[in-house]
Amino acid sequence: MQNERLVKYYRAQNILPDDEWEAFMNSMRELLPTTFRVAGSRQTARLLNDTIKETHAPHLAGVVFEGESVSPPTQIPWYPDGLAWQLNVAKKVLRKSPEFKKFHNFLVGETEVGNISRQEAVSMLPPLFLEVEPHHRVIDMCAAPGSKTAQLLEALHAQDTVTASSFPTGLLIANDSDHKRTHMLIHQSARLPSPSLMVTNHDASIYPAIRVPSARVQDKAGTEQLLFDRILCDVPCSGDGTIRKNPGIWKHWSPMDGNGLHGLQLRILERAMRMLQKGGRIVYSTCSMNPMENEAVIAAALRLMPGFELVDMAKHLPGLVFRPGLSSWQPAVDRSVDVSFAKYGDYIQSLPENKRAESKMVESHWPPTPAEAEELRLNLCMRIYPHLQDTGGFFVAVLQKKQSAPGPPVARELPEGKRQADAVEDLETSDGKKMKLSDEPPSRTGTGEEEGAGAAADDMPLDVSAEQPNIISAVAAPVTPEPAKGSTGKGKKATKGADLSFKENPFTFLKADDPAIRACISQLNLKPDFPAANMLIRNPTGETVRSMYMTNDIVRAIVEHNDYTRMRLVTCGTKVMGKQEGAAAKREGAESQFRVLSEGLPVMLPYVEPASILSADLATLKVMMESYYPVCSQFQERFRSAVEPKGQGCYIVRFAPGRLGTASLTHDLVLPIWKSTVSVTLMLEKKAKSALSLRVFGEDITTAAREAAQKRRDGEASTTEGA
Ligand SMILES: C[S@@+](CC[C@H](N)C(=O)[O-])C[C@H]1O[C@@H](n2cnc3c(N)ncnc32)[C@H](O)[C@@H]1O
Repeated sequence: MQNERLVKYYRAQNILPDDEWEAFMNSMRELLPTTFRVAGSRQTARLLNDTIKETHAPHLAGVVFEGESVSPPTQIPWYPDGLAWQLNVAKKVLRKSPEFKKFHNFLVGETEVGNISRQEAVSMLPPLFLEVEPHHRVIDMCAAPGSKTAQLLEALHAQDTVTASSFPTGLLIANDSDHKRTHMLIHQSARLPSPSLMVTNHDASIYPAIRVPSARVQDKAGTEQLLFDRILCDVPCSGDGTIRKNPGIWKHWSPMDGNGLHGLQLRILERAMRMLQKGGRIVYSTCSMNPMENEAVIAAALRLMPGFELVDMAKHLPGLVFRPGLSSWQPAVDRSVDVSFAKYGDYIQSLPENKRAESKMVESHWPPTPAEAEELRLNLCMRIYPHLQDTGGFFVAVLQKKQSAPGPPVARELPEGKRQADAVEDLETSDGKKMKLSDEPPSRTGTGEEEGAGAAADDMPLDVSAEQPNIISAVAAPVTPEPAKGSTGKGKKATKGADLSFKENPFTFLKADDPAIRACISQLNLKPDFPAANMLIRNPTGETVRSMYMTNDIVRAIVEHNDYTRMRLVTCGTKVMGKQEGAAAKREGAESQFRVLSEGLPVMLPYVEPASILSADLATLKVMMESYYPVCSQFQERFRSAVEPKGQGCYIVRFAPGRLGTASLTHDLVLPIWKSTVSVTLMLEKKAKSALSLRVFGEDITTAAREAAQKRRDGEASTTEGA
């Protein structure tokens, strides 16, 4: 854990006063504590958090392991509502101390079902600074694997109850340039199903303009560019702030990593600034301590885009310890960190003339003058160092677009061949302030994450504005709106501007009178205000074959007014209904039917007529947990008489809070069941069933757990026999 270049470089940047240096270096060499966040919508999270606070934490206080006392988990002081925790315990203790082992099993189970998110403490900051509200239009530009996306979704869903999801009017687009990693986003977001979510796969620095219907008609199609209220730029970075978690960085660290990423980071931030609404907010963050990736990017962006300012967030999270942003720094122009130049001009002059054009260093790597740094208020950026509160290193800056910023985009006469979206871009750019950005393609050095960016940029149907030679900007292709269906499926010709290399299935909105929708409405007894027109399916033919997704109005409008291939839309909305293809339906030999999915139920529940929801108690839940297909006669009279006369199909059951021996249910629980001729199946995935059982019954009483235990016993018996 030594690297002379790293020490020399950061010493030269004056990131800390001399008397803190030793503590800083020592802390970088220590293992990072485990931190986690209680996830999910507010009400649900608070319930689980109370269990940790009132049951687990007190139980772990005073534990002694191998003669030494072990600290219980503690709440991270600055995280709102005490929903984040820190645990400084060696792995050995987690494995061997009976008290901690039990807590560890609890954490693992709840993490698997998405109620707990293992996340670095500092990584929880950017979404908190974004202050997302349910009506906001939000984009997370570099989102995968999605821990911050999950926090943003939670904020959008702040009004959810324990059993029912709200229908936020806002929007969250989670984007990543790496196609494989966008699937991590889908997995992550399944934990908080949302009709407001879209996942796209673009190079964020050339994110295309999205069209939405407008009351202030902007073009012939009656649309205008969607501008966002909140944007998160958690950009790809060299990641030296994660050195405690990734000690390999000690060996390979080089100042050139940060230098190489500066251009891409600036382009991503600049693109975000162009997509922001007046009064809107951008959070820019990296897990790097290098000013090239941090203040240098912010300074260049502020110079480039008038009408933005840094926001003072110092008092936003009481208890958070940080240092102000740097106002000056010293770029290293090669790996050795031996040579430095006070000004970009001096550096360029030092190069042979034929090498100047190839230089990877650009003017924006160099610091502004002291007066300009003060004017830009770079000190409002926030730097977090490992020794300050036992975390990783981190950088975060909050930018706001002033109400007085140039724009808004207005309709005007356009020269032949020039599209309206170009005009929007032009209006928002101050030609006088344009500066030279890096001409190089997105860097492929550093974390390796930016490789995806290069690939995306290569195959993007781009429009590069002629007036902006160094600034790549993506603009809207004129897409014909499809008011009736909004689908690009069902054998339609590709829309102009379509990206034919994009291979995801199209999105087809179902007609409100589609037979499948009508069947769902009648089976679940959905209310008249059920937004049937917002249900979509995904397959090449546009047939209702497998799953149905629910979206909110803004997501629907976007899908209807934009070519999904050009948007590179990977998924949107949330899966709510699925065709019943399991054993239960097959055994009946009957025609297949749709059922509400357990993960989609919170979204559907507000539309279900309460009278059609079956009531049950803990004893009923126990029977459903202990057997895969309990027959109706196994239930107590009240539930049996309600369920027995029902025909085959999907039903919803509300389990009321109560106690049964040592088991207790503290709040309403609503779950889907499948009723066959004689039996009932609880439609809950195996792991979710086990986690629920642990929470309610204090042990895993599910059939799967019993079978696994039996298998283990059989295995042990045959080993003994063999011996
Ligand atoms: C620091 S990680 C983001 C972590 C994420 N925000 C989270 O909290 O889970 C950076 C991400 O940026 C993606 N990326 C790299 N270059 C990109 C680009 N040009 N456009 C969009 N995403 C990019 C990488 O694939 C990577 O997933």
